[in-house]
Amino acid sequence: MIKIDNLTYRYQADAPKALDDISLSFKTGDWVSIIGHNGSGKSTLVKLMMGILEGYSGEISVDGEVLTPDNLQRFRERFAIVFQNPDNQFVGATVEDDVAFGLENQGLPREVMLERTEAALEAVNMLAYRRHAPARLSGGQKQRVAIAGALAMEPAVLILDEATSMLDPEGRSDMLAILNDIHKTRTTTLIYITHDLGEIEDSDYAVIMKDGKVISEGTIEHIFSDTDTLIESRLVLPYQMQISRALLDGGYVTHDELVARL
Ligand SMILES: Nc1ncnc2c1ncn2[C@@H]1O[C@H](COP(=O)(O)OP(=O)(O)OP(=O)(O)O)[C@@H](O)[C@H]1O
Repeated sequence: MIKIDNLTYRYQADAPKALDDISLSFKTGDWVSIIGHNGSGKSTLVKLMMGILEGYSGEISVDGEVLTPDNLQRFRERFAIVFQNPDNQFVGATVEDDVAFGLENQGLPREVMLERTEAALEAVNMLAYRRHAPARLSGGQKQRVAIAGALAMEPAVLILDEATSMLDPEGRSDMLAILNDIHKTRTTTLIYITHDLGEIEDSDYAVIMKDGKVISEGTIEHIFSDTDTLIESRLVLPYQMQISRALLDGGYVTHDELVARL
């Protein structure tokens, strides 16, 4: 379990709070989505969780171990992160070299490295591309390889920081399908950062952030039933929700009729 208690952070002493007294807990193995506009504090939250930023107040713990300056290195090893731009994440000449890169520093036997690399490429449907040059892949394929590189490290927590934001709709839905498979077959906790409420449907839990605060959290059913908070978040509502709101607001149907027809 990841537990965050009363976390507050400012980038500079005189800057406004980037995070303002946040308390959250995520169950091991859950797929958690963190949603919010630009500047709402999503990336700051995960950077703190991973022990990348210092100088916060509050407490961060994973599986009961509290993050302190003494265990920083071990703490970081529990996490892997995939960012939005796949082009900035490659170091290997081939897909498999790239996926194996992170493992090389761990002093693992060659067979274990190979096994993990293959399993990770298989998990993202990219084993057939193992000998390809990463630079020649499509954006969606590059992101899948980046996820394989992270998975090969067998992190307890995989963070995807707007990892689909540069992909076309097809690339996004492929990516979500792959994450769904990973979620079903591995115990890795997934933390999925996005601006898009349309991408959170498969999550177990979601957190909506605004101005450094959590304004809503809970199951997807809870998030979507809390329409006032969704509107306050200024996020674009999924298309189906926009239609049902227009029908209800226009007085064309009652809530019960809408539910019955749907
Ligand atoms: N390196 C930094 N130095 C100073 N302020 C920063 C820095 N990074 C972020 N901030 C500020 O902290 C606040 C939260 O930013 P953060 O990047 O966590 O938001 P976000 O929700 O991840 O945004 P985005 O969706 O644009 O990535 C914002 O006000 C931002 O301007």
